[in-house]
Amino acid sequence: MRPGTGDLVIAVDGPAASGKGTLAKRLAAHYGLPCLDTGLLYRMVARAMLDAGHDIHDAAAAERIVGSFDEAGFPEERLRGREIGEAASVVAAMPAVRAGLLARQRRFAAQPGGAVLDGRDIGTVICPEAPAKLFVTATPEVRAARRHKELAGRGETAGFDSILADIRRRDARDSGRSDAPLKAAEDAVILDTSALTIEEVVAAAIEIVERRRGA
Ligand SMILES: Nc1ncnc2c1ncn2[C@@H]1O[C@H](COP(=O)(O)OP(=O)(O)OP(=O)(O)O)[C@@H](O)[C@H]1O
Ligand SMILES: Nc1ccn([C@@H]2O[C@H](COP(=O)(O)O)[C@@H](O)[C@H]2O)c(=O)n1
Repeated sequence: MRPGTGDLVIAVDGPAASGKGTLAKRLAAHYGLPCLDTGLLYRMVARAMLDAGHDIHDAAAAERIVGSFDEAGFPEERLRGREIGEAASVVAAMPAVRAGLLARQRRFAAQPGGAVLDGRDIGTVICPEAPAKLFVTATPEVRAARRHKELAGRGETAGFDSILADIRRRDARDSGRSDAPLKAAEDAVILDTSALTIEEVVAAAIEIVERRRGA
């Protein structure tokens, strides 16, 4: 299923805690489009693996789970913890898991009018024809500081250094896998948000989308 001509599909990719989810939601609100955080799908597979007592590296079990899991069974608060992010990046490196999640992401992107999707491979694999692609990034230290603040706000105690180590490990796994690695599409605009507020990022992104729409 491919989006129709004239539909506004916005692909927002980037590494962990870069702010891509925040930006995707703001762009969706601005343009009145539905928004999909595709990381949640990988987190659901990881959650289902752990709930069922499987070793997170068991690719055969992950393939069975991705073929049968029900998105409705996973409230977001069970998906947002640090360990689930790590476990999600392990299952996300399995080609059968990626293949099993592909069609639902493409269906979402093909809604009439368009959609905003954020993840790691939206511009490269899920929606290679999206008219607007953003690759949101920031230094590992800035991302760790943002995540540290976010976790503290939720009452999760985690030291800055261990969050930074998590982020570096996840970046390495996501960028180094052979299937759909984390990388900017050739036609993506790279938005380094290290020194930008959320409002500045949103304004810059809208400017980029408008330029691309007019192109
Ligand atoms: N430009 C910014 N300046 C300061 N804080 C920001 C900025 N952008 C996002 N944040 C904050 O950083 C944290 C991480 O942002 P967000 O969840 O959007 O990142 P993400 O890339 O979607 O993360 P992940 O992929 O790991 O889920 C949030 O608490 C968010 O409010
Ligand atoms: N399109 C995507 C989205 C996510 N992943 C993997 O899931 C992990 C968790 O994602 P978050 O965005 O919720 O942090 C992430 O580390 C990736 O391994 C992916 O591969 N492709």
